[in-house]
Amino acid sequence: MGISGSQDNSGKKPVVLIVGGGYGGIQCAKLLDKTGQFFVVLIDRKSYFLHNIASVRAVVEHDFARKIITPYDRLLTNGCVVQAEVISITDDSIQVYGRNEPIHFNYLIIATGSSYAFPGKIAETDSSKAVDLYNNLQEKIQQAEQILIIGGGPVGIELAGEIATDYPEKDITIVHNQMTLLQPKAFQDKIYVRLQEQLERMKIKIILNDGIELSDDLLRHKLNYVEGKRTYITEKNKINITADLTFLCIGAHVNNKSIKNGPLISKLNPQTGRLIVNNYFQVDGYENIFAIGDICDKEAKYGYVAAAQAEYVAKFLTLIDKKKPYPKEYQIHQYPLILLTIGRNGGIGQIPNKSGTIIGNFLVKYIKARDIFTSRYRSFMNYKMDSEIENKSAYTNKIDSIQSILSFTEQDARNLLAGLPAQELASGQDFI
Ligand SMILES: Cc1cc2nc3c(=O)[nH]c(=O)nc-3n(C[C@H](O)[C@H](O)[C@H](O)COP(=O)(O)OP(=O)(O)OC[C@H]3O[C@@H](n4cnc5c(N)ncnc54)[C@H](O)[C@@H]3O)c2cc1C
Repeated sequence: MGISGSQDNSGKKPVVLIVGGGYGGIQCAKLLDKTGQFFVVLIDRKSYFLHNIASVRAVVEHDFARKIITPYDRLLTNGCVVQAEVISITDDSIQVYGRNEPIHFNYLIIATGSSYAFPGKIAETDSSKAVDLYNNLQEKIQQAEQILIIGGGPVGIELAGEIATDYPEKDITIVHNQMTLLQPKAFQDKIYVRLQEQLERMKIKIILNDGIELSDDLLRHKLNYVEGKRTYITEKNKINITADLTFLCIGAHVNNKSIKNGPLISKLNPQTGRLIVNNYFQVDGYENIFAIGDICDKEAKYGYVAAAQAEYVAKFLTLIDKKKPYPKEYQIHQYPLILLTIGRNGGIGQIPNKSGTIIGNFLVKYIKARDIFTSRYRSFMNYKMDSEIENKSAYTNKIDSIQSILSFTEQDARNLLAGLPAQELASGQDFI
């Protein structure tokens, strides 16, 4: 069990335990730590924060993994970060692997998130081994001629886009069991058409409304990629696909094992496996136990949503701990947002305004595709980028809110588009 930061709570401040140092956990921990009102303990099984949103870049750019894997040790000033696997959670304490005594809390924030097949997320807990795994995969991609991506959601699309941008000669196929890429009807109709056109211009083959049978053999790799030449036959149209490398981009698995080992099991939604929370993110029936991000049964599952919920809970806790009245309930994001990178040069997106403005390569590159927010996350974790790619303006900006990194409001769009007529934005004009 590794510990970084202060272990001194002699001032007997209320202890806030945060389980899970993903997008929600680090945001909540940093904000609460800064108040000085609590003793914050962030627990994660990994020794580092994985900026997994940029993991797709780490499979094509050598050592990019070093930039998305950042130790937790500089995150907190007053509290501490503990590297340990939480194995069970009770009403007033948690139990970690390798330690007999429970760790007690006054407040608990469960932010255990979700797992995803490598390279989207990674199970490795040691940072240098994790970097090696990304670099090894990069070599395998270099050697592969034919690549199959099962699943045409955001992760499958972004992965295909990165590989096709850096290796235009590779034969890449996406198989997706829906009528359109992504989730049909979640966004404006035109995004699906433009997205598909953009990918096909890069010679990525797209097979829709068909699937690859997820055999036991494939599911053995459900948290990894599949190596070695294989031939697949699609389920409906019996299309033959040969691939040297196969990626499973078929969705996330909720990290709820530690919750199942205790009384909170009854608070899991049986359909989704996620914790049921009220509009303050309090777990059903509890005042001092919260759940945010991918583990909670509220809102869409995105990093920027986890961060918004974390920010809300941090504010909420500072108030209720001082016995102040409950604040206004959390407002769910009203309009959908998607920013899909298709390699380092651009992509497509829909910004969260009423008209669902579609944006294209220029803006997506400017906002996200250049480094997929990586320098800003390094800065958030109080680390610099490697010297050769140092971008002073990016990390000298003090960023205390992941919301400000990830969320993209209509006002941001207006600022960004200053110079373009604002009335066109409001009237639904797209910027492709
Ligand atoms: C490839 C990819 C690209 C994505 N792109 C975007 C994007 O562009 N924009 C966006 O907003 N979202 C994106 N997402 C979704 C986003 O990554 C998730 O919504 C986000 O990770 C959820 O954050 P979280 O804080 O809830 O949990 P997570 O980020 O999943 O973090 C959970 C943490 O809890 C730890 N943990 C879990 N269980 C335990 C335990 N028992 N003991 C100790 N520690 C534990 C884990 O190690 C992990 O660090 C993407 C996802 C993937 C896979």
